[in-house]
Amino acid sequence: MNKPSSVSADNASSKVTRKVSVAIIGAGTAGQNAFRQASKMFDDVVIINEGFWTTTCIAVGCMPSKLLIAAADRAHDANHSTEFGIHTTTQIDGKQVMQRVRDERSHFASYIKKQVDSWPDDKKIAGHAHINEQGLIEVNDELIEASQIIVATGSSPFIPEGWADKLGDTLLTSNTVFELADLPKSLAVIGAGSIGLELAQAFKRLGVDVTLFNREKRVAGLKDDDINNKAIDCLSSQLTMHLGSKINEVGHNTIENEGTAAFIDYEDSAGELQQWQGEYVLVATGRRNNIKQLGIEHLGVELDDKNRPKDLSKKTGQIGDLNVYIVGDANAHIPLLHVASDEGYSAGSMVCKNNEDAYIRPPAIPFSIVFCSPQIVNVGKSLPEIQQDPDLKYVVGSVSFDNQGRSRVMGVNCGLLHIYGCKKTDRVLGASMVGPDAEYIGHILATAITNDLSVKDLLNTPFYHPTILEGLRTALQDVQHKMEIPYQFHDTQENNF
Ligand SMILES: Cc1cc2nc3c(=O)[nH]c(=O)nc-3n(C[C@H](O)[C@H](O)[C@H](O)COP(=O)(O)OP(=O)(O)OC[C@H]3O[C@@H](n4cnc5c(N)ncnc54)[C@H](O)[C@@H]3O)c2cc1C
Ligand SMILES: NC(=O)c1ccc[n+]([C@@H]2O[C@H](COP(=O)([O-])OP(=O)(O)OC[C@H]3O[C@@H](n4cnc5c(N)ncnc54)[C@H](O)[C@@H]3O)[C@@H](O)[C@H]2O)c1
Repeated sequence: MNKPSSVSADNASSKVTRKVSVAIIGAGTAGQNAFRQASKMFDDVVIINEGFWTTTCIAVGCMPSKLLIAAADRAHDANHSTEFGIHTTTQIDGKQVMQRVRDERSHFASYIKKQVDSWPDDKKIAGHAHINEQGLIEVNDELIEASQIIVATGSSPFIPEGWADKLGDTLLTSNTVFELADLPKSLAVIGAGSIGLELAQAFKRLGVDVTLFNREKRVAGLKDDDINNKAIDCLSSQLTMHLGSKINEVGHNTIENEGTAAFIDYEDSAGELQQWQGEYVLVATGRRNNIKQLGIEHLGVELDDKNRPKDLSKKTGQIGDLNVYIVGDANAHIPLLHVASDEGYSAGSMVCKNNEDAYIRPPAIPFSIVFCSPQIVNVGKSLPEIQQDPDLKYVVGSVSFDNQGRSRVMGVNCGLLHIYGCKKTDRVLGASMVGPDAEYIGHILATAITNDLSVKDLLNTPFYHPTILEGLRTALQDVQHKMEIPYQFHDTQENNF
């Protein structure tokens, strides 16, 4: 196997403290999977990690956010039971809510810790890695020469320039918000992407006075205008949102006897100057891959203007024909947990000597879920992508969940699903949805696209009555009607509630 191209100038090699077959930088989900795979073949594998060894997902990502949402949903249900004739008085113990988030997080972290603890100490290095001009890895007082390098350094919250200083202790990010001892009284959330939406709604449901800002009139980056408008409609009944607003200034003031207050000066979507004041500002303006400062260019890797590696194999994370792999959030391709997991596994398999036999999972189709209520899901191709392809003749099958039987029974009847069907192939090209049970509907559509099932196949599958998933069937039938395909399915249950 050829070495990373720039490795091993003779004078540098003389100071090398270790020579290894594989070095993995970053021990999050991607890095840990890569380590497990590579260790099946090589004895001389090292994994280098800075900070916690429990993964972003467990420490500050997927899990604590979903734990907070779980508490928020309980509070919401309790506060909205009157329409069912159930009258309750809710008391939210903020300290207990935040403590449960951390306790459960520790529970998940303990599994990872057990695994990591079982790895030999000499294969784990705690420290910040940097790749020097010779392509050698500097970490603590070690200089490591690796035949193959897997970079799995993840991503970090992006904070617009100057905001950290201006907001001081009133600044929160997803890295710090779960450490709050108690629920704040008021909170501004900047950014209506997945992080901003999920956390803004959760804190609001837990009784915090929340205001959400986003520069576009869009939530969760939705690309289908009808779905975006519906999402705004469903969410705005529960959340104060300033979409299309421009933030001019952020800062904090110390008020005598009252402590510190944050402020945001902004121009609302009508161009009026406004000010928000409150306790904390949660900045959720995106994440950036941890790659720029790594010295990755010394391995012959080129980055584009968005710090994405050029020549990235989306299947294995390999960069061109270099012995360098960049996986998970670090490659800024699809910064989601299941993708980090698969990419780490694939790269770890590829570096093994028998990589011809390694099972490399095909890249997953695009699929994302935002766990706000109602949930937002995108699967497969987006509407603009389909519209830009002149060869694709498509129809949009639609169903509203505003009056859908089971959704109404459950009191969760706000939503819209669009399915983009291909006229030529009778296949689902993609879908976008806001609505109840979207996570399950999304999985069915992802299964259909991945396994090349036709709309007809899907409609030949039983849909139990009464379920929210019957809404999916209505949208599929709409696709079929619009395709004007001769086998048209006449459904006797069509108008059942
Ligand atoms: C609030 C939040 C909620 C999320 N919710 C979801 C969700 O519901 N579903 C979903 O699919 N995804 C979600 N994500 C995204 C998901 O968490 C990430 O895609 C995933 O954790 C990335 O894994 P990774 O292995 O690439 O990186 P990480 O797990 O971040 O691992 C990278 C590791 O590399 C280390 N490192 C970085 N630089 C160096 C260096 N120079 N030297 C040594 N070590 C270094 C880091 O300290 C870290 O330990 C969420 C993210 C956040 C922040
Ligand atoms: N459920 C999930 O799967 C889940 C949940 C959380 C995070 N994640 C992952 O984390 C990634 C990062 O999430 P995110 O929400 O931080 O980023 P994002 O890029 O999805 O959203 C950032 C939002 O902030 C807005 N914004 C940026 N700068 C702004 C400014 N100056 N003023 C006002 N608005 C501004 C953008 O317009 C955008 O809407 C996601 O892409 C996703 O991959 C996934």
